[in-house]
Amino acid sequence: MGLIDTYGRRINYLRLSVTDRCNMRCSYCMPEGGVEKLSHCEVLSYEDLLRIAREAVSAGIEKIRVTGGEPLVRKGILTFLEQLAALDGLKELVLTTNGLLLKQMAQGLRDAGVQRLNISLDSLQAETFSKITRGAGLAQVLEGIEEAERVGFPPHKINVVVMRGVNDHEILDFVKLTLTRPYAVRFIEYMPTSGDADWRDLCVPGAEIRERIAAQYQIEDAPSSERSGPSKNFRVAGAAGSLGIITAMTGHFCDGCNRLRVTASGVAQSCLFAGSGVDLRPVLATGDDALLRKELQAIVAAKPGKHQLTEEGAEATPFAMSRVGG
Ligand SMILES: Nc1nc2c(ncn2[C@@H]2O[C@H](COP(=O)(O)OP(=O)(O)OP(=O)(O)O)[C@@H](O)[C@H]2O)c(=O)[nH]1
Ligand SMILES: C[S@@+](CC[C@H](N)C(=O)[O-])C[C@H]1O[C@@H](n2cnc3c(N)ncnc32)[C@H](O)[C@@H]1O
Ligand code: SF4
Ligand code: SF4
Repeated sequence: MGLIDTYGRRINYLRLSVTDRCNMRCSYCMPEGGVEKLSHCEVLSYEDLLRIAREAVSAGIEKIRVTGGEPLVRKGILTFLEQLAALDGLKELVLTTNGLLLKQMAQGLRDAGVQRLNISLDSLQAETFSKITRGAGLAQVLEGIEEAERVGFPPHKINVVVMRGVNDHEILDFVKLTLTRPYAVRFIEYMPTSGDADWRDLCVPGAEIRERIAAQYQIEDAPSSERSGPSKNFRVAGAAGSLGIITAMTGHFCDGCNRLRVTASGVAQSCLFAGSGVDLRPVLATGDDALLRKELQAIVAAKPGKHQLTEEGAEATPFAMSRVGG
């Protein structure tokens, strides 16, 4: 039967955030001083996260993306991933990371059963990278990417949040990277998270990104895989890798939305921009997992049709992407 919402969309993809903590401070994701951290008792135990994942899978979820904050900073993550990978009925276990800890953890992730990695990489220039991430080193991430390839992960998806005047001059450098490497580079429209008044200036519309690429290269459409997210894919003719654009703001991929989110503190959100969600802790405390499954089904049933942010006069409600998990 699966999870079907009131708009007839099949929800088969869970984004599970395991921590709000991070070893970077990306300017587009959190304020310079960081966001107020959840206390240890607010963060769900792995046991509870696993109960949620198990019930979600038995209700119809087929793919779980583990995210954060930075998922690799949480202690015990590899054992947890191994337990997730063993869930009966789960077809895909994938993870989104900033790559800083990949060099030492890639083999462990592969062994735990993670099938694919999405890696955030917003600049190929050390100075710009460090400016965006407020101090993280590009070389360390690049080494991590190499190591993950070496241990046998399929070609990574590379996420680039495009910001006008910050890194948009590198769009063609990322395109060039795909000519010889098999990566799927995805350009993401900047989303307003901090309530910044100038987000419209920073956001480079997906259509413009595509035009800039098409002005230099001959491009052709590329297929999306099953259960994949909102990326619209294409490639430079003859390139080893592919390109994608995630029109998180201007696009209309809400019509095909297939996802549910659960934050590290146990809040289930039916939409990235939902603002608030449903606290699963009371139902977890009952110990009744059938009830937990029913709660997840009810949350899916109440999923909104789309976000309203591009409508005239709409204002973004500030939220920390690192809490929701992207
Ligand atoms: N507006 C919107 N943005 C999303 C949604 N899901 C992911 N994103 C954004 O898409 C970007 C890439 O996210 P990833 O974590 O790599 O996941 P994905 O591209 O959705 O996942 P796959 O297709 O499974 O590879 C991030 O900026 C996310 O915040 C969504 O449902 N709505
Ligand atoms: C919140 S991060 C969590 C996982 C991991 N720390 C990472 O950066 O890959 C998940 C995704 O959200 C994206 N993201 C965060 N803030 C964003 C924003 N304001 N606009 C667009 N994408 C954003 C990041 O680039 C990343 O690809
Ligand atoms: S985008 Fe990822 S790496 Fe950057 S601050 Fe947010 S959670 Fe951390
Ligand atoms: S904005 Fe909400 S409805 Fe639209 S794709 Fe994202 S999660 Fe789905």
